[in-house]
Amino acid sequence: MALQKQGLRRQNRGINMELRISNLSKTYANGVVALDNISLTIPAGMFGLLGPNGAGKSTLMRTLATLQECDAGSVFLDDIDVLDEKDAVRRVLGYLPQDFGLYPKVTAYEMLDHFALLKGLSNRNRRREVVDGLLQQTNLFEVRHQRLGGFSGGMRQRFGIAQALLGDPKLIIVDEPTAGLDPQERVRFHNLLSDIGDDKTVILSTHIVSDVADLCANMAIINQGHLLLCGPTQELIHDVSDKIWARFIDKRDLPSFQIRHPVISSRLLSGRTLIHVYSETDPGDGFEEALGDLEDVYFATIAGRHRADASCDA
Ligand SMILES: Nc1ncnc2c1ncn2[C@@H]1O[C@H](COP(=O)(O)OP(=O)(O)OP(=O)(O)O)[C@@H](O)[C@H]1O
Repeated sequence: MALQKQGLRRQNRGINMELRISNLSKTYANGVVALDNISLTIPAGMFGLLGPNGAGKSTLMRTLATLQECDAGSVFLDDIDVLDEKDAVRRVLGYLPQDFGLYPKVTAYEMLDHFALLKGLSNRNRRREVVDGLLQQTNLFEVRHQRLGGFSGGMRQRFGIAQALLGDPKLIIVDEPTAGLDPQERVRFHNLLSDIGDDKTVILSTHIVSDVADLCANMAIINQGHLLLCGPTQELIHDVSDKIWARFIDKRDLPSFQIRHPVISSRLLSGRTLIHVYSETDPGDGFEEALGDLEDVYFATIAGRHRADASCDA
């Protein structure tokens, strides 16, 4: 029976893995409730976890990556009990944390070669093949003999992905990977992630809405430890598409508009203040219907205006 179960597990690990999170909670010693009864199913492909700073994203990512204990709940990656079978999870996991240190005087090749050795790739030729392949995949092959200390932010992040991909993981967790990248590097990083996402489960934790809009077929929004919304990204956008109204205002009038209307966002566009309101019906007052996008979904949800009909634990 045990052998049968192991065999089944091996088979399962050859295919994409679904992550089922049930009633996960975590309160830190200082009383901050970072995760409050989170239940969520994450299918294969690219999944975006969106929330403002302090929402609980890193706490959730670290818990899924077996680096932190929670207080209650369960997490299953197919048939692996993530909270209990940490070694089994680590064998199929690639993790790019929010902050990671690199040895500045070591070259990219040397560092990745070292990580590969730690991952158990003891055969030198095989290791070279894997390391070269990952450096090529992340577009770092040309700079492989440069010291990591001289890498730009984007190169560092791509190097982080290369190390996360060692061992051909089935589940990849990337925590806030594009913060601080210039637009060109962000596009490059997006392309890299989307190539990876084809045959793996990739969880992208971020507060940058466009990261999720560009990359993720499925997503969730969390805030203050609560799961607020989840589902297929395009469906969530479609749900708000006829409820968003826009108009330019004089920025001094913003407080009065906020009193009269459910304003979900205000931003400068070519030096003018554009506000969006969330309303099932025409709010009048000079507003025009706008084509709702993921930013509207996000701001309406965080503002407590918009809620999902469906539950997140499919
Ligand atoms: N070790 C800790 N001890 C106490 N409180 C913590 C600890 N780690 C995080 N917190 C608090 O828990 C809440 C969630 O933090 P977390 O880092 O998970 O959020 P986040 O969404 O990843 O935000 P950020 O993008 O700013 O990292 C925050 O209020 C944070 O201050």
